[in-house]
Amino acid sequence: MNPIHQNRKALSATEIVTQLSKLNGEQAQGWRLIDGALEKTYTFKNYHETIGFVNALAFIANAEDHHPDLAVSYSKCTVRFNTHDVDGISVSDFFCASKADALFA
Ligand SMILES: C[C@H](O)[C@H](O)[C@H]1CNC2=NC(N)=NC(=O)C2=N1
Repeated sequence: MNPIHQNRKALSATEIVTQLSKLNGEQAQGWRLIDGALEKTYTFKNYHETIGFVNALAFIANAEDHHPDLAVSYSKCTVRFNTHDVDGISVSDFFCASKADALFA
């Protein structure tokens, strides 16, 4: 197995609730579990800023080999992470979600 994928064990419902409350801490909020994925919508001032975020997140996602589904409009980007390999949520999803928050900060 590629070592980058070793964190991709499915988390239990209890573990997901715990990790979600850590993710939605003092620094950032807005992550929810929707239809089996971690989801958050970011809002920007304009298209230029939205696409800047998308490009930066895509770069990080590719480096982590963990790619979010993205829905992009003029001033919003909805990000969805899940782990295909385990058909669920793993720590890789939480790790990449926190990286997305760091970009937005
Ligand atoms: C073969 C390839 O490395 C895997 O399919 C990777 C690619 N990107 C991925 N992205 C996400 N979000 N979940 C995965 O399980 C995943 N798996």
